Amino acid sequence: MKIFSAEQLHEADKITQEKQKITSLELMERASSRIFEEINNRLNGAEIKIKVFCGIGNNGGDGLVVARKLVREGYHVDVYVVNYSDKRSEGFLENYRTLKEDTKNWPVLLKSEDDFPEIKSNDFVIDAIFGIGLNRPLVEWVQKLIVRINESKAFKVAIDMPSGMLADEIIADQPIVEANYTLTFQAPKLAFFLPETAPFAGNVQIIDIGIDGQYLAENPAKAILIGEEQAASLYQPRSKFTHKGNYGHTYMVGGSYGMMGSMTLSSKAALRIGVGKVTAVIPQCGYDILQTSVPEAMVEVVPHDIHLADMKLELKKEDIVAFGMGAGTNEKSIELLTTLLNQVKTPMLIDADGLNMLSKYSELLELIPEKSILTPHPKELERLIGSWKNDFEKLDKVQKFSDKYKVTMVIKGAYTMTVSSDNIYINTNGNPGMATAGSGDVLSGVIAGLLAQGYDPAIAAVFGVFIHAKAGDLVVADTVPDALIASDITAYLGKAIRSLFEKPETKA
Ligand SMILES: NC(=O)C1=CN([C@@H]2O[C@H](COP(=O)(O)OP(=O)(O)OC[C@H]3O[C@@H](n4cnc5c(N)ncnc54)[C@H](OP(=O)(O)O)[C@@H]3O)[C@@H](O)[C@H]2O)[C@@H](O)CC1
Ligand SMILES: [K+]
Repeated sequence: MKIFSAEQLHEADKITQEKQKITSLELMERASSRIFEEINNRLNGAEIKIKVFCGIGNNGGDGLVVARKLVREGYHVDVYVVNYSDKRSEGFLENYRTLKEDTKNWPVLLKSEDDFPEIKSNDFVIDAIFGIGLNRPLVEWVQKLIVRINESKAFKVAIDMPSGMLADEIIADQPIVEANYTLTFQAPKLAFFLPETAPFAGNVQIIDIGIDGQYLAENPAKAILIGEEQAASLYQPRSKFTHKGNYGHTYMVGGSYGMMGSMTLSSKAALRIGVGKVTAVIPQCGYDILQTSVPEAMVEVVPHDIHLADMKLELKKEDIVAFGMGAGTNEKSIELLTTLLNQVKTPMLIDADGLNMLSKYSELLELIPEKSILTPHPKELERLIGSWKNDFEKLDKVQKFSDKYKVTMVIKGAYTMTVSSDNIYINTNGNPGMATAGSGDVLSGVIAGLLAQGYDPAIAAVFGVFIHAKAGDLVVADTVPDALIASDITAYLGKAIRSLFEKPETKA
């Protein structure tokens, strides 16, 4: 599913009106009716006090339409107009008039802190103060209103966006409504998925309001949400008349004394995702460990007992190299990375200590084969690209880095993002149980295994991230997040792929 910018959504709004020959008011009525239906279905006639806070733009107009419909349905509704400016939109003015005429419900005008109503914890708040039009810092009293709404602990539903949040940037130190639910029009917004802003949106539900399909299909997205359907379309099934040579060979290079688990986990995950052959390239101390715990893998040892050291690998031109899992940053290991970067022409996967080596010796960055995949966690990312002011700046810096070095970046987090030049792919599955040692090693194995099977690198990253997270979700469905360990994820990789093609059970 595509994520559009606020600017694009404003444009889509206009094009829809032109093409469908409807007025802005009619589109607002259609959109807000859907919001009303959702809220009415949830409340189901409950004897609850509803407080609707409306701005004076079109988001406020939506709030007024919803309020009118709730009053007509017999709910107890108080409407407050947050009078932050004199520039009222037509949609606001018209619906303000209709609300008063049709329902005799007179909104209360809020102009300063003195006008704030008491908000009780058992009130139901609808936030229609600002939507995608917010573009600058809020005046102080409106900030205080948002703080008051949040402090009330009332249940809060935001229309389109929680007020105070911007779709495509962040205003520092500005309060944002902490919504329990956000009912958002047509397409999710980027801010719903970034760590700093995502918690304010609560549960996000997308409301289809019939925005022009051609616009949505043809315009480039700011980012793309990866769901089951897309993931299923990326999967490359095996055909019958093939042998292990058709599924690639991946060299997993890493490990050091005390860190050999990283290599067993990543090697096993590569095999489990279907690669034809795995060779683990490790220090000598890991020989028995690897041969015993992953008998399906071949092992080559480097000329050192406890850490990596320089050597020449006999690689075929299509072989894939994944480097860094549990490697440590010993100087000798860096020599091996340098040799490999000079030797390998296929896209590599570089993880963990491999990334730390690249940060320490930035001249190595120029040697990374095109289309390689880098999989940093937040600290490794910071070492690579420097610090960032906020999440939007982080994404921007990652895109520039990806462009400059022609690499795909997998930014790990609650919503892992894969950035490949102009494209951002957002993964929303997975669970907090996966924040556990070795989970990243499994991901490296999965992505390297897919790369070796011929997946395009960006797709190997996007599909790998999805399947890894899906496997984690299936593990947790059988247990609790706390109990998940990394090897469970590997064990569930097959089920995760199968789940993409299982039809939901239909009731007889
Ligand atoms: N997309 C769609 O298809 C549909 C969208 N719809 C709805 O329209 C909403 C967008 O409406 P909107 O453009 O009127 O903006 P909104 O958020 O109400 O803000 C109002 C105005 O406030 C201003 N302003 C900005 N910052 C400010 C500040 N700090 N302090 C003071 N003023 C500030 C700024 O105007 P400016 O002063 O910059 O000219 C802005 O225009 C959208 O979220 C959805 O709910 C649906 O009805 C139908 C289909
Ligand atoms: K809002």
